[in-house]
Amino acid sequence: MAIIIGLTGGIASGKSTVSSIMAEKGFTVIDADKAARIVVEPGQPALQKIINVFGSAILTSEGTLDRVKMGGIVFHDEEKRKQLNEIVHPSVRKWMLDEKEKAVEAGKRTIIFDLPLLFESKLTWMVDKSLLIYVDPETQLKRLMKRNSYTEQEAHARIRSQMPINEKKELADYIIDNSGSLDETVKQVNKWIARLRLET
Ligand SMILES: CC(C)(COP(=O)(O)OP(=O)(O)OC[C@H]1O[C@@H](n2cnc3c(N)ncnc32)[C@H](O)[C@@H]1O)[C@@H](O)C(=O)NCCC(=O)NCCS
Ligand SMILES: Nc1ncnc2c1ncn2[C@@H]1O[C@H](COP(=O)(O)OP(=O)(O)OP(=O)(O)O)[C@@H](O)[C@H]1O
Repeated sequence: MAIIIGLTGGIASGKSTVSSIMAEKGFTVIDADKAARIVVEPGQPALQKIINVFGSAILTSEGTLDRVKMGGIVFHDEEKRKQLNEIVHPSVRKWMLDEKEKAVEAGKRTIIFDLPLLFESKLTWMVDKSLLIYVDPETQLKRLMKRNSYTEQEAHARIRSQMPINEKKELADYIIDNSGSLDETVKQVNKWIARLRLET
């Protein structure tokens, strides 16, 4: 039997940073953000549904989804965000569960689902345990603005579209605090792996 860990957190909390450390340590990581890109590639049914709802102006000149334009819409309009989620999320879940099957068949024992919206989308049924990558809200805002060159307003719009990270703390089975240095985070990851080995 494989154990599935749902790695989650807020935007720019450090999920990719932690999941790449875990991948280096040999864990299989299945990434929902990656899935959300694959399932809207040209020719995929989800892209056609997006065009039906948002119009073909949502495409780039190459016919791919214009992510900047889409972000500009859905992070400022909850109704539009829900419409996009309803189109994309079922395909994301299917892609992730298919990847999990492949990993299980290949004999993988611990599989990490990198799922930013684990709690918002009530997806805890997909995982055995949840691991929150926490960052204090002030650091989250700073890192997001720096990484994406967003204004404070743009960064706030994205953060506001998610459950507050302090609320996620109440829901998670395990927490890694990534507010400090990368070294401190690596130490916590190592401790967490040791704990998981004892528990499973
Ligand atoms: C709106 C889109 C096109 C913007 O693309 P962009 O390249 O700028 O961002 P990217 O996909 O890399 O997402 C970055 C982060 O934004 C946050 N985020 C993305 N989508 C959402 C959403 N619907 N609700 C809340 N937060 C979101 C997550 O923390 C994610 O890690 C894209 O995020 C998207 O298609 N979102 C809908 C699918 C989705 O929910 N993806 C998240 C995981 S399933
Ligand atoms: N401990 C740390 N110290 C300093 N910077 C960090 C630390 N952890 C992550 N970062 C930086 O913060 C930013 C966000 O990290 P990362 O991309 O891993 O977050 P994420 O949760 O995967 O983001 P998203 O929700 O957008 O997918 C990146 O620019 C990363 O390099």
